[in-house]
Amino acid sequence: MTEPLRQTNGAKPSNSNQRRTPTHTLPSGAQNGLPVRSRASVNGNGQVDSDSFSDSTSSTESSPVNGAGKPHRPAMSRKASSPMAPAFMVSAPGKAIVFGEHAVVHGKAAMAAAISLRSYLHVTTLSKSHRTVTLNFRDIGLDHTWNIDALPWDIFQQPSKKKYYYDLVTSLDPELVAATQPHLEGVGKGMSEEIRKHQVGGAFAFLYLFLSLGSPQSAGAVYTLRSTIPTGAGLGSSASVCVCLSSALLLQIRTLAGPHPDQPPEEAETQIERINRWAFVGEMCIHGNPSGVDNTVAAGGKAVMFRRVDYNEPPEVTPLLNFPELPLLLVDTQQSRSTKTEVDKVFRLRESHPVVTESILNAIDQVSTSAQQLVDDPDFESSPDKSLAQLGTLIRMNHGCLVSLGVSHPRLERIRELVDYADIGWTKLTGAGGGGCAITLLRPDAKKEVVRDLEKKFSSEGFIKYETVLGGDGVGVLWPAVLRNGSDEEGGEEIDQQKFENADGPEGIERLVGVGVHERREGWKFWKRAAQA
Ligand SMILES: Nc1ncnc2c1ncn2[C@@H]1O[C@H](COP(=O)(O)OP(=O)(O)O)[C@@H](O)[C@H]1O
Ligand SMILES: C[C@@](O)(CCOP(=O)(O)O)CC(=O)O
Repeated sequence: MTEPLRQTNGAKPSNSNQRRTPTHTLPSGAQNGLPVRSRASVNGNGQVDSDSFSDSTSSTESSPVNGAGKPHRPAMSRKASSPMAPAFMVSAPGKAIVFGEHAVVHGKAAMAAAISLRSYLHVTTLSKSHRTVTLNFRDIGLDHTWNIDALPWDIFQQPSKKKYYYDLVTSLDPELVAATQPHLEGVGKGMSEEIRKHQVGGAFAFLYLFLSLGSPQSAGAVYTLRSTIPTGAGLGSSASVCVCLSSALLLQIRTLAGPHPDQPPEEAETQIERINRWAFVGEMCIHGNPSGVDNTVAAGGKAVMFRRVDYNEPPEVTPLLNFPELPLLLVDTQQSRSTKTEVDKVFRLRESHPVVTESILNAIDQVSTSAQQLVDDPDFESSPDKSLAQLGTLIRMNHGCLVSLGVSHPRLERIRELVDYADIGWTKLTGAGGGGCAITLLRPDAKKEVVRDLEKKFSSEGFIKYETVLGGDGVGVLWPAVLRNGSDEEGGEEIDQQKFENADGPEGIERLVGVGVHERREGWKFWKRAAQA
């Protein structure tokens, strides 16, 4: 009963039905093409509460929650059956931590911004007779199918365990974790340990979220993910994946309103918060002990100050409205590492050297808050050279602290050394370290030819430079998965699973889905954070 149906480890599945995009009917009254049936909730037996299920054609509905984040429960009529959902897509950005990584896990402040590299998740709903869910995570070679009816719904639906879409979940339930484990046994079999870990982490996050948010009546579906964010490079790839999973599952159970252009910011904020809460649960599955900064930025986008003092409460998130356009170089060591391992290292250091470690973490906190004051200062723009030099000094100091916490790596130090020799800016590692990426803030007077020479050196030593813009949009939705971009295809260009799978590399993905560094096509909609904290 606990055996998965099959595992193909990246090979195409044999059942072609599961690959075909079904013929869709868009709910007739859906607002902006998006689902508005936003009050579904599942009772302890996994049944949909009939009084809380509104009709998809009621396009005038607004947010399903009140200001306090609690669901309204008006009496609603219920339709006998709902049409099959169309294929749709969601997307979420990676992030760069500008200041405060690691310290943020220990309750200190961090500054982070969305990057323009993103993950994209395509969801195809299967017809009623297909009782399977397939996770097709192309980048990490995961292609696994579970029989929905064989999943451990009993325990996830127990009244004492059952969580609702609006709940704040701050820890994983050990019994629920244990119940998922037999269903992960077949994942990554025969793969190298490193690949297996990537696959099991992603599959675990998916299963825990699917079992928490879905029900035994959930429709079969194929979830295909591709990302332009390098995996495990400190750019929040896991959080971006978790935000995609969370938003797709919440959309499928019709508990999100919008996004639509005239959505009040407070209502958009409620949806972002809901997505973010469940993305955090996914992050806990992958990392064990995340601060939540990555998923917060992946969900809401832009640039924020983040602090989580009490893990039982939502974090303090302050949008940085005047976040400057920084001249940054983002360079990947190509040295793989795991966030969990690096985070554990700092916990161990804190145990063995509590006083010194605490003072380093406090120093990082001071660096982050000083940086916040600097970018909030109205004079930042008026004397950019001075401001950038001050910010640069803080970057150098932050990196020094991270080195003393033991989370740098010789390859990261090599990047710093090359930049220092060229004397063109200030460098720090970004993310968990131990490999992954470094950011360099370029001096305003850095000569173009010197930067070009440096980039050549990077490439000759096996480093990769990424082009990215900081501070872009958070989670977005393309519902249905059709781009209205003036193509010849009637009604727009449909992105089906096959096209998505076959897109050639990051450029091919961005070209196909129309969201990325260079272009934006009609159809995608984004929840926009409220301007004030
Ligand atoms: N493109 C992807 N597709 C599927 N899962 C991914 C992808 N990128 C990352 N992940 C998941 O996230 C994990 C990496 O997380 P982590 O070590 O924190 O790296 P990062 O710093 O990039 O977030 C992987 O092991 C995998 O489970
Ligand atoms: C080290 C840390 O502060 C950031 C980790 O970022 P990433 O997983 O390397 O992208 C951990 C966290 O905030 O949960």
